[in-house]
Amino acid sequence: MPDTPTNEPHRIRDIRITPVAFRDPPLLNTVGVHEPFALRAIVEVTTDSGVYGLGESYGDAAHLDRLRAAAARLTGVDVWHVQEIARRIRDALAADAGSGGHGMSGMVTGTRTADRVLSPFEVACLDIQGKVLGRPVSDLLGGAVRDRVAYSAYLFYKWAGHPDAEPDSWGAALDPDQLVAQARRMIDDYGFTAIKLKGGVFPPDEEIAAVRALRAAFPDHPLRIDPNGAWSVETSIRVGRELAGVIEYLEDPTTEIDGMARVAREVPMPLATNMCVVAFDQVKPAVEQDAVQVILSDHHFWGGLGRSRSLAAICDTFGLGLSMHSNSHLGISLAAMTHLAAATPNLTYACDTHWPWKDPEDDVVVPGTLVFEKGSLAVPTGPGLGVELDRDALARMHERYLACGLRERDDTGYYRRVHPGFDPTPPRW
Ligand SMILES: O=C([O-])C(=O)C[C@H](O)[C@@H](O)C(=O)[O-]
Ligand SMILES: [Mg+2]
Repeated sequence: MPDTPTNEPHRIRDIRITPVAFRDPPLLNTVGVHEPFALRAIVEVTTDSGVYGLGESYGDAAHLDRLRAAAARLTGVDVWHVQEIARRIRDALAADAGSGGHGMSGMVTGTRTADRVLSPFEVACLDIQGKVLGRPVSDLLGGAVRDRVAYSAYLFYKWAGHPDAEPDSWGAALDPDQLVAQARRMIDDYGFTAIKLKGGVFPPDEEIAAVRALRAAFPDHPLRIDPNGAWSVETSIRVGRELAGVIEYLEDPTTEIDGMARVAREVPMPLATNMCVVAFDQVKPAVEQDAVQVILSDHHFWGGLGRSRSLAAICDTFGLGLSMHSNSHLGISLAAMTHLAAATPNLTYACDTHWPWKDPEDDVVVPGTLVFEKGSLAVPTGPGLGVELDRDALARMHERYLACGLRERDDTGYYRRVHPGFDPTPPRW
């Protein structure tokens, strides 16, 4: 507990932003393949009362520049004044055209720059607020309505290993049998009770066969497929009809609200998105056209945990389902996702996580708090996010960032080294 009384301001004294890199397997998606390292930015906010709070965000160079520009404006602000933090960030970015640094390798570009930048600072301030009050972040968000948060087994087609490297322990997943084996290992190791397949990699009939193989192998696991907008409207309708009764939702089969609306009218299952509705001003046109029935929230681009709760309220109001999106991430993000999901009653789908794809020893938080059992995580009960920064690991992973040479996520450029001339422009089928 800090010396400063809880009812006094706890003002930001210092912000440290550290880019880190961690090993990532060659996971395939519709724009290419993951490079050997994933990049993240670790944000550490310290107050004049000596309390520190943590946030985590994308590690692309353009985003890092924006985080630093924002951080320079935040000294002296009370950590309870997130609106003032948001205002200063908007000011800091006023002249920024917003290009680059989306952290999504071009798959999602419509997110709002100011919201992406605000997110890790807001999470760090909530971490501090929780530490000052001695309460978990879920309590600051209205209180946990569940004590465990379910995540899904996030399957990827993948190469056996990175080019010129030994195969990794997961091996190749390029056909239905290999995907089923991948699912079996992930479910054996983590206990997941729902499955998501990253599609948009092979022609749709091959991916339909993979979904059917997964359904046969795991008859009780809700299934989803997400081709990240790789299909035309016509292909999406065909695939949607073929997978009637097999999947719980179809995620971003095609791009844009108009395209999704045309698909939604013709397929039996809900359509979900983390591509065509990624900011508040996109909700109204999507609702008017009934283009999507499930929105995947993601506090990294919706502006933090508070604004993600606003999104949840909007979904509730308009009868939309709510799920949760992920990118390659570390433990600070996982803790924040878990508090948010715990405190969001209508988040009823198992959340996405890339967690199983990173090496267990690669993290910046002290191990022990985030341990999967039966596919779910216990909501941390310690003050704030409930995770502690491992400073040795942070230093090690920063060294790796410096050494790895990557400065932005470029799945397409990496894939083209093996397949020159690859064109990811949708629709691919
Ligand atoms: O649900 C999604 O769209 C994602 O998870 C996007 C990610 O960037 C995913 O495609 C990946 O990691 O390759
Ligand atoms: Mg998606």
